Amino acid sequence: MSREKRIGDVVLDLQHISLAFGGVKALTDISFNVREHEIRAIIGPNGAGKSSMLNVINGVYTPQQGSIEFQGASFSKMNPRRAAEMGIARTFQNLALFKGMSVLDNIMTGRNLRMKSGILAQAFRLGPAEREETAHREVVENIIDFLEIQAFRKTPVGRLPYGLQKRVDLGRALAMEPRMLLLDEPMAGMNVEEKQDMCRFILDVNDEFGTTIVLIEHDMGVVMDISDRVVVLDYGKKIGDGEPDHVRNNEDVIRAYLGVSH
Ligand SMILES: Nc1ncnc2c1ncn2[C@@H]1O[C@H](COP(=O)(O)OP(=O)(O)OP(=O)(O)O)[C@@H](O)[C@H]1O
Repeated sequence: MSREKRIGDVVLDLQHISLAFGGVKALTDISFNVREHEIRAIIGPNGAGKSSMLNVINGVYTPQQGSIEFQGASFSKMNPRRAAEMGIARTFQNLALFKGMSVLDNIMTGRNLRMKSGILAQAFRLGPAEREETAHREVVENIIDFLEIQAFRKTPVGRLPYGLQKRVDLGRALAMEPRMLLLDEPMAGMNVEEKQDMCRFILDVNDEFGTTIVLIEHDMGVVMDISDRVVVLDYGKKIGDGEPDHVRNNEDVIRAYLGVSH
């Protein structure tokens, strides 16, 4: 089946979002939507408002104006816990991993929200807690296989090269079995080979699990290759929105990127 046919209805709809920090307008009247199974990119020069937009989607920031609709439910504000419960997971620009803990344990932290038994029962591995732990372990082991990091299961994350740490961070987010995955510069700081690997994993997550993906990326080439649609921000305003070819030829977008090394 072609990509076009798999893409479904709108799952996330942002309308007239404005966000300011004191006098700094981070986002001004931004509207766009995300369709089910889509890979949707948010691009723009430094300080354009990309991270702020992601933080609005998962409820870290509350916009002063605008509305958010996720799977038909409308919010004037989200909060991170509710976003996670509704199936929105994210990775971070600066990795949010426990460097001294193993790959396996780090990915296991992504299961927290789904664990029913209390922390004490888990600690002592009592009855149902033990069965639950086994089930969660199975999900995590599958993710480790999927991301091809079996060889590092027991390695403390801090000892891995940066590209692999980013992959573990993706694994932690996948462990939530999210409907929507927000990726904040998943390829930043990577070499060419690591970028290619990460692109492949993003496409595989999208294809095999059907996960909807919203990603921020600086590397225009990467974005144009893997995205279904792209939103372009500049100085907190939306200056372009559409399929990669359409956006690439948009004069405002070309102007915003001229002289900027990306
Ligand atoms: N917590 C905050 N407090 C004050 N100002 C902020 C905060 N977060 C972001 N801003 C400001 O909002 C604007 C947009 O920043 P944001 O980080 O969203 O841009 P970005 O496109 O993600 O940039 P980059 O590509 O550099 O990460 C900037 O002017 C920034 O300084």
